[in-house]
Amino acid sequence: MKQIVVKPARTFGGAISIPGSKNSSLALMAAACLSDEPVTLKGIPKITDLDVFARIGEDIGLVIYRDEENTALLDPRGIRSAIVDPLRASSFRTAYYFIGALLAKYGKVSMGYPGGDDFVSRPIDQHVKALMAMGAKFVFHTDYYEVECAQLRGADIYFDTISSGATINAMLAAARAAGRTTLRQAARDPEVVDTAQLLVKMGAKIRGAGSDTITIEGVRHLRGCTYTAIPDRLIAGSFLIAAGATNGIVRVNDVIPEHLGSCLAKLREIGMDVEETDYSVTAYASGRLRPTRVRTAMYPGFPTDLQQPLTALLTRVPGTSLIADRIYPKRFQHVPQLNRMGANIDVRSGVARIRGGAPLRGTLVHASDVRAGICLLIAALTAEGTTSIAGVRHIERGYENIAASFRSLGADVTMRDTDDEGAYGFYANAGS
Ligand SMILES: CC(=O)N[C@H]1[C@@H](OP(=O)(O)OP(=O)(O)OC[C@H]2O[C@@H](n3ccc(=O)[nH]c3=O)[C@H](O)[C@@H]2O)O[C@H](CO)[C@@H](O)[C@@H]1O
Ligand SMILES: C=C(OP(=O)(O)O)C(=O)O
Repeated sequence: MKQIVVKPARTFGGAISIPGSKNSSLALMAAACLSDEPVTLKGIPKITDLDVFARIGEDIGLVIYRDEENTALLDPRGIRSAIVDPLRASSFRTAYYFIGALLAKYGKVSMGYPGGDDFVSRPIDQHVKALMAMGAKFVFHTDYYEVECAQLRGADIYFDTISSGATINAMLAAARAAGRTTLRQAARDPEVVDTAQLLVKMGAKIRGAGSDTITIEGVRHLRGCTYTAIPDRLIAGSFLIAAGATNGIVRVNDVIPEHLGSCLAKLREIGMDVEETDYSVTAYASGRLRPTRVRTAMYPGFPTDLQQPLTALLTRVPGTSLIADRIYPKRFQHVPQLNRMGANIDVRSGVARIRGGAPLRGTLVHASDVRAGICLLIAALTAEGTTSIAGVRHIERGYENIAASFRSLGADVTMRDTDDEGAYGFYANAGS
């Protein structure tokens, strides 16, 4: 069992280059399956979610070569089956992209239910609705479901709620469907735009990605190309938040500052100094920080994936801050763990009330999901004494070389292997 061991950061800061986005890479790899020729993707991070994707790919005949430079060559010409192992599918979130990517070509896909971070309720009804509108038939079994459609056809789809996953999945399915598909109340996330841009480079006809209405004219063939994933706005945001928590100065390089808009606005609002160039952002706190209110929303709103890291920063800010997560009202598993470290936070009806300023102390805590892990790591940098963070496998779903990247900014963070299952089990539940 791995643990991340964190000692207080006496000084924290420096410059760090941000890798390609996890959430984009997962969609881009799926999009590559739609091609009739090999596709080369650059900026694909070495994270466990992508390892699972690659294993599923191998199972179905997708050939993938990855190199040390984070380039992945995907050759979909050998795909011979669209039956995805249910266990593999349920060990991450986006196996459902294989439906959008394989249905047009293979007519039938068998798939396990999605995993990913567990915020209690993560429905896929909007994926089902969009694919059904295009002619797909679903049969749900206990551990897997089957989707069938001899010929997907374009449709006018009005999403009931804004979903980045459902928007991407529908776009994948529509790229080779017969006729025109219109997606209304579509997600505007950078990862949606990134996927559309790859598909367009492959020869798809897509207009409007980045707005709430996307139109796709289905085409019969898609070609190979070379494409680079956008930088990970969530990793970048986490490092900038860590700067605020530790009184450090951090510059994130190779980012698209526009993608971080709501995060940078919030950091400025609490009193941090934020400087932007075309490809970098520098953040630091030169004075006293102020408490704030945060309400998560779909892009361009404040991302749910950054509310947990921000909670760690707000425990350092004297006064009362409020965080409401409207996207995942139960995404607060990090709170009991922060309270174990001495924080004063209560959660009621999807709103965390953080009474900041109390000193934190290191202890053994458990990361229940990827961003909870980063939240605890940031908190640990500010705590007295040593913190051990269990649940590292969740963090590794989204962060490459997590300990080394924080070390490169001067933090004392190491990865330790322990087989102490008993202690792990006890502390995982304590305080919750
Ligand atoms: C791999 C990936 O890209 N993961 C991101 C993606 O997840 P994911 O794509 O799963 O999240 P969605 O954008 O679909 O979810 C947004 C909201 O829509 C709801 N919903 C979604 C689909 C559906 O069929 N029905 C429905 O009601 C969800 O419960 C949630 O409240 O966006 C989330 C919200 O920004 C992020 O936290 C995840 O990091
Ligand atoms: C929720 C996340 O990931 P996933 O959707 O893959 O579970 C995340 O990256 O914060």
